[in-house]
Amino acid sequence: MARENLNTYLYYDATDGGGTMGTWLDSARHHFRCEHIEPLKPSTYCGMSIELIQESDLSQGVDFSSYNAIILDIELESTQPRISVILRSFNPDYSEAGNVNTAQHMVVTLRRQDLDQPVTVGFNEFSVSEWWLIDRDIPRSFTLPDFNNIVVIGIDVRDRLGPGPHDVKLKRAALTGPWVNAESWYLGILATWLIGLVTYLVVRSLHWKSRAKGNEKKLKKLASRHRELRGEAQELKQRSERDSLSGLLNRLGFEEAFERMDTSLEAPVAVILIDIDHFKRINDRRGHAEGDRVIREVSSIISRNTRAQDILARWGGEEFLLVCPRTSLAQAFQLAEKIRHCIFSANYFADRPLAVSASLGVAELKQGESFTQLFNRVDECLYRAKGLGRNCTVLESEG
Ligand SMILES: Nc1nc2c(ncn2[C@@H]2O[C@H](COP(=O)(O)OP(=O)(O)OP(=O)(O)O)[C@@H](O)[C@H]2O)c(=O)[nH]1
Repeated sequence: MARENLNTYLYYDATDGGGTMGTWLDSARHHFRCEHIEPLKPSTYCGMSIELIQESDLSQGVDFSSYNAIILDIELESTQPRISVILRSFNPDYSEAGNVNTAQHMVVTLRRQDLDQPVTVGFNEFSVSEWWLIDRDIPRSFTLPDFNNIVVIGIDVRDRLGPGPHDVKLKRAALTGPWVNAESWYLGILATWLIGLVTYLVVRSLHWKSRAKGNEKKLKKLASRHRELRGEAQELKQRSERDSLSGLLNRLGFEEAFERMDTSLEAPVAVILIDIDHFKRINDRRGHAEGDRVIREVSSIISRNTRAQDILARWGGEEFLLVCPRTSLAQAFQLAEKIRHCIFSANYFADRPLAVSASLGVAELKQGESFTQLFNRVDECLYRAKGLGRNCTVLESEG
């Protein structure tokens, strides 16, 4: 404690009827002597007190509570085996202002050999003096040492003083303690824990955010893949229902389209079966590729003569089937003839003309009739058209 001009005083029992006398050897250096000068009288106490009070107010001492020990460098020239170090704490709950004897009396006993070098005395080694508790009739709640407001530090050579002078010099007293006090330490731990928790939560929430983002991306990717696949499936379905050479419906596509049609609502439903005449010859004379081209040409001629609600399919190699809803036999016949005329009058081979004609059969769907029954009938008409010399149309009623 780097404190100058502290109030120091000696106490000894000669002032109280005892035989012990205390004298200063050098009060500025806290150096004093105790002697039992009247052996017939008892020797009960002799020591030095240093007041740590501020502005002469006994109730205002020094707070030792943020330290945990005091380092004492005491020079002892004495035959006494022990000395006592005393701390007194003022607390208005049990102390009277201005009366140092009412401050809590805490004591620790040090052996002579402990004092060969500076000694560190932990505050937990101090205990409250029994005599003080009894004298002051202190309640149990105040019997523990209290270091909040130390007003006096003292050294006592204790009672039953042996002969000869007993010299004591307090060379140094210093408080020592942890780098941080317990309260700050726990606050630090709590703050670290809270920072850790907040950091953890922030990191977790960022992690979940990025995961959610990743999931969102994956979901978008999946949705776009789903769209692609749906498109591909649609394309495949279309391809499976279409003839690759002519682009018209194939048999599968025709069957699905015909099934979708409500024939009773669409009645009368007429059917025209078209077959290119002597197509083998075209192939033979002009080659297969040219034959293909003729199939495409004929397909587009028939297409151009149909309505959106009609169903047109390439039924076989050079055979086409056309279903016309809400079309009477007479109308279908007219249409068939028109198609036949268009096929026949088209110019397929500019350089070396070759006549291309077609035979057609026309029939009407009867109530309750299956498609196969209808087809057999229209096929029969076509067969008859072929028999009649080709390049003509046969209407079913004609037979
Ligand atoms: N170039 C080409 N030829 C085909 C295709 N499909 C079928 N053919 C040919 O068409 C010909 C059909 O011959 P046929 O069934 O005897 O009939 P046709 O020669 O037209 O005689 P009729 O029907 O009796 O007038 C066969 O030679 C087939 O090889 C095709 O996609 N392209």
